[in-house]
Amino acid sequence: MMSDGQPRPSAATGQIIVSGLTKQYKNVRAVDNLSFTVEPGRVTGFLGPNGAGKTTTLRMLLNLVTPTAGTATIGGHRYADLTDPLRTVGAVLEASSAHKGRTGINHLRVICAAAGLPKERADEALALVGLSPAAKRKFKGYSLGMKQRLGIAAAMLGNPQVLILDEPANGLDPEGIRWMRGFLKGLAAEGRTVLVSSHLLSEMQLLADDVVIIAAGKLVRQGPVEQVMGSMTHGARVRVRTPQADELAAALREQSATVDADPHGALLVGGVDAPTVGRVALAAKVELHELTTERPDLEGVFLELTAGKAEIR
Ligand SMILES: Nc1ncnc2c1ncn2[C@@H]1O[C@H](COP(=O)(O)OP(=O)(O)OP(=O)(O)O)[C@@H](O)[C@H]1O
Repeated sequence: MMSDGQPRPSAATGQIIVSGLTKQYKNVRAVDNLSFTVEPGRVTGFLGPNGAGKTTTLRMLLNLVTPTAGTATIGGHRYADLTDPLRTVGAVLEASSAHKGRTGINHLRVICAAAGLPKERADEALALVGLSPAAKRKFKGYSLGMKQRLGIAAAMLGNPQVLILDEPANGLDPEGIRWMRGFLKGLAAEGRTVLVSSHLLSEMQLLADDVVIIAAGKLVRQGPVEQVMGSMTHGARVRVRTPQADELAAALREQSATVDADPHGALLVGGVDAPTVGRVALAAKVELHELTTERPDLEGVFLELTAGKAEIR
């Protein structure tokens, strides 16, 4: 509790609060009065087209760039004021770089020594990311995926409550992406705060619980993935296959539904839900061969929400 009697999140809760955050470079307002929160125990996808201001925001959060205005706090504290930053926040901002001739394990041991962490943490962190078999191989022989894992191992050395990753899926093959997804979901399930930036919306749909969408430095939308998708103007459509397409289309249009034909002969019905389509079909004695609800994917949501704001700056 603070002296004014208001409860205040401790660093251990790991809630991230970005408030009125702004960064003005000479000619570019990279981040523009941005406010959002990131909750512990969830994976939050930080989404935006190229140049939207994601990296600048994350760098301000980690005290690597000084904001022009506004604040960013982790568990109620600015990064610069954290008493033990490595044990509070782990960050992976770009693919890990390390001394080429150094082995993976030695790279981590050097960081442990510099940070005052016990050297056993190097072995533990390497095991955590599945790199133990390559512990004694030199960094220059690591694949991009192995370098990404080593970067994550380095971020995990202090066993932090909060993990922040900038475009971690960049350059990974499908197996690497699958591994990353499972790993980050596992950290969130342990109650940690996981903030991941990406422009790969399809990936975020599989990974994120919440999304924060920005474009041109400004907040476009934030909320649970499902809710953001549900807020789409075009909503879900129902896909129907029937040998009596004309009859069903006529019956549905009487219910004010919109009906389009897809190239494969199915009907795409908007404005009514699947049970309604089923009831209308039954009443019209129309035989159904397929009845599926098609949800808009995040890619479509994203394009719609950021349209016109994603100009190259
Ligand atoms: N140091 C800098 N000086 C001037 N402009 C900058 C600087 N850093 C970033 N910018 C500009 O700020 C804007 C936001 O850049 P930022 O890298 O934060 O976006 P991003 O969302 O991370 O994009 P990307 O996905 O392409 O990395 C861009 O227009 C960029 O050119």
